Amino acid sequence: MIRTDMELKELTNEICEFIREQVENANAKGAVVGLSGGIDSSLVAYLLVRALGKENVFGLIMPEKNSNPKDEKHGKLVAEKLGINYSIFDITPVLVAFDAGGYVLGKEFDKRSDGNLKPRIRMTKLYYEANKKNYLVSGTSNKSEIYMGYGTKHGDLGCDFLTLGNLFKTEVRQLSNYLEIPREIIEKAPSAGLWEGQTDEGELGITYEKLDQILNLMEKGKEIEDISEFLNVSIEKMLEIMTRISSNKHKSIPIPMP
Ligand SMILES: Nc1ncnc2c1ncn2[C@@H]1O[C@H](COP(=O)(O)OP(=O)(O)OC[C@H]2O[C@@H]([n+]3cccc(C(=O)O)c3)[C@H](O)[C@@H]2O)[C@@H](O)[C@H]1O
Ligand SMILES: Nc1ncnc2c1ncn2[C@@H]1O[C@H](COP(=O)(O)OP(=O)(O)OP(=O)(O)O)[C@@H](O)[C@H]1O
Ligand SMILES: [Mg+2]
Repeated sequence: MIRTDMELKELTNEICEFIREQVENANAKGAVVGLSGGIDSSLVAYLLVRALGKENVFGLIMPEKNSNPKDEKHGKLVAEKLGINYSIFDITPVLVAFDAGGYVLGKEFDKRSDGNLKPRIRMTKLYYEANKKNYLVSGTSNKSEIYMGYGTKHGDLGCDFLTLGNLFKTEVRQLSNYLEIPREIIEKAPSAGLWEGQTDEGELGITYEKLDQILNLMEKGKEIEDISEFLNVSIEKMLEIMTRISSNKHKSIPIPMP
């Protein structure tokens, strides 16, 4: 999965071509993206600007009262480096209006329902801006997250196209290095920021480095037992990953109809 600079250049061109096609086919004028200050959304912003031009990309920075201020700083850094239009929209009052746990006095925070509410509120704001500007919404999920269902259904997974949908997280890092995204963003631990101390790797129980090796071999049709032995991962862990993949398939397929 390690790519040469030549391959990364080609990959950049392919993704930019894909973005232009999506926007043109929809007769849209540009794209909007939520800027979290993390690596995925930063890379998406860089690619959107390359594909569409800075005047056709809009960034939304949407912190809440418990967000790490560093993330907002990184979101601004990306928007300003790229020279795109952006706005800052604090979602705390919306969480309060939803009577969310942790945001309303006396109501305890529930990781699942209150955590997932945040990406769903952000998605609504992204579509509000997209409607106004005749833009499309670019999602930021990568292939590792999509396999694992590591994203909120109709939240951050709610979008018009997935710019990074064909890249494993480790490839996102390679491409981000190649496109010279600021180091402090690349080196930050990936986090959905849904609660204090949350990290992707902590919640998934595996590093992206290892996960991507597993997923890559699975895509190549290797047997579970062989992957387990080759990568020195227990059969239990392999089964846990397989179960997670199958129980989250509903997030990335068309909605069932009778
Ligand atoms: N088999 C099935 N067929 C059809 N629909 C099914 C279903 N099973 C559940 N559902 C539906 O899906 C819902 C559960 O899915 P969902 O609401 O997404 O919730 P869930 O999968 O429980 O949680 C989302 C996960 O993604 C992580 N996340 C979220 C957002 C951003 C990021 C990030 O990396 O930035 C990570 C988050 O930390 C958490 O681990 C259920 O309430 C139900 O409505
Ligand atoms: N505070 C925020 N402001 C704007 N958008 C946000 C915010 N938090 C999350 N998002 C949106 O939700 C997406 C999913 O978050 P995720 O954490 O997977 O990606 P990331 O933050 O870009 O990268 P990383 O994996 O490094 O944390 C983000 O890419 C971004 O588009
Ligand atoms: Mg993040």
